[in-house]
Amino acid sequence: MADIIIAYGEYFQGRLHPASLEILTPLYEIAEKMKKRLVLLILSKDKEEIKNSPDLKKALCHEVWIVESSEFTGFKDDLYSRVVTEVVREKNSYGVFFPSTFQGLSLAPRIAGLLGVGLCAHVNAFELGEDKLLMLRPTYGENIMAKLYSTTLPIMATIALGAFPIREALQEPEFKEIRLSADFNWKSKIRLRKFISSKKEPNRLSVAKVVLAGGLGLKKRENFEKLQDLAKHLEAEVGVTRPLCYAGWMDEEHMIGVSGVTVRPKLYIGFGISGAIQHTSGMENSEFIIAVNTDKEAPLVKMAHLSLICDAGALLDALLKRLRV
Ligand SMILES: Cc1cc2nc3c(=O)[nH]c(=O)nc-3n(C[C@H](O)[C@H](O)[C@H](O)COP(=O)(O)OP(=O)(O)OC[C@H]3O[C@@H](n4cnc5c(N)ncnc54)[C@H](O)[C@@H]3O)c2cc1C
Repeated sequence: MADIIIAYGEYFQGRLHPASLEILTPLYEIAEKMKKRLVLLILSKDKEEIKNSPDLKKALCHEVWIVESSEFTGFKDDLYSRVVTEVVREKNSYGVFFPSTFQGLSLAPRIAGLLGVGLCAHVNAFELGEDKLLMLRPTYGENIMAKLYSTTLPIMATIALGAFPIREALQEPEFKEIRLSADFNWKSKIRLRKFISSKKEPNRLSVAKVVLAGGLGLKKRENFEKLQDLAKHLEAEVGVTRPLCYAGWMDEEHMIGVSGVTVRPKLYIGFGISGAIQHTSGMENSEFIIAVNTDKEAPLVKMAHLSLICDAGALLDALLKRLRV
């Protein structure tokens, strides 16, 4: 019987991507209800590093499985997908789930192809029916939530970034080393000649405690730069609405909403954001919401805990002036 649920843990350059822990939150509940074991699967060149990771000692899963190989330097998607497929087949898994990180999005379709099963993308909620696991995701122009179920096993899905909060386990998971069969083909077609680290800061928007978000009401790029400046002072992360991504002011990884990242910070401040449903669905669980808008009828103003009816650019000037004194 397929009694294992596998969550893929993205471990890259000595760091576990926090989204790997986010996806454990719903999966653990599902595993407990279905009396299955939730496993976090990690591919690493150093198993001791994994065993000693403080984040993993608190991971909300029953077991952490480590496949160790010196081949796991850089990211070789052909090899990684064959390794995960081998583990999934060998262990007769009920489900395999991936965070929507760069590795997860690359591996999930490859593995679904190798296994010949369906894949549900960008899931942001689950429901456990009588005999089915339902996966919810926005569809039809992000206007409705579709409930999907898989007709093939293992069930496979990628889970939206930030859709679930990280929860810590009460007890340490069991760490196990998984060895592949002796005839496993470790060859990759990818030759890593040189690794150049991205200069971009890692995207921590989904786990940020304070989020400053900018919308079209900022009017000028110069005002958006002031918002970025204020974020540095407050150690906050910056998010945006879709029009700002389209204007090229920020990359799409920082778009908050149904087509982007879900945030749930302690404090969210929206500067010049109307509060369209496609945006608010990605921030409505923020603990304290402040809206800065010239229109007191704007939906975000109505949903906010505190609203400042004023020009967003002028407020940014005033705040920065105060912080610099
Ligand atoms: C399929 C689909 C998916 C989408 N997905 C997303 C998504 O994931 N995320 C997302 O954000 N959007 C998404 N959108 C777009 C979304 O519908 C809205 O168009 C978008 O969120 C609006 O962005 P905005 O609030 O910046 O702009 P607007 O709606 O134009 O709002 C600008 C606001 O600024 C205020 N304002 C004007 N001047 C000032 C000033 N001087 N100072 C302060 N405030 C001022 C205005 O009163 C207004 O409320 C999606 C749309 C579709 C169709």
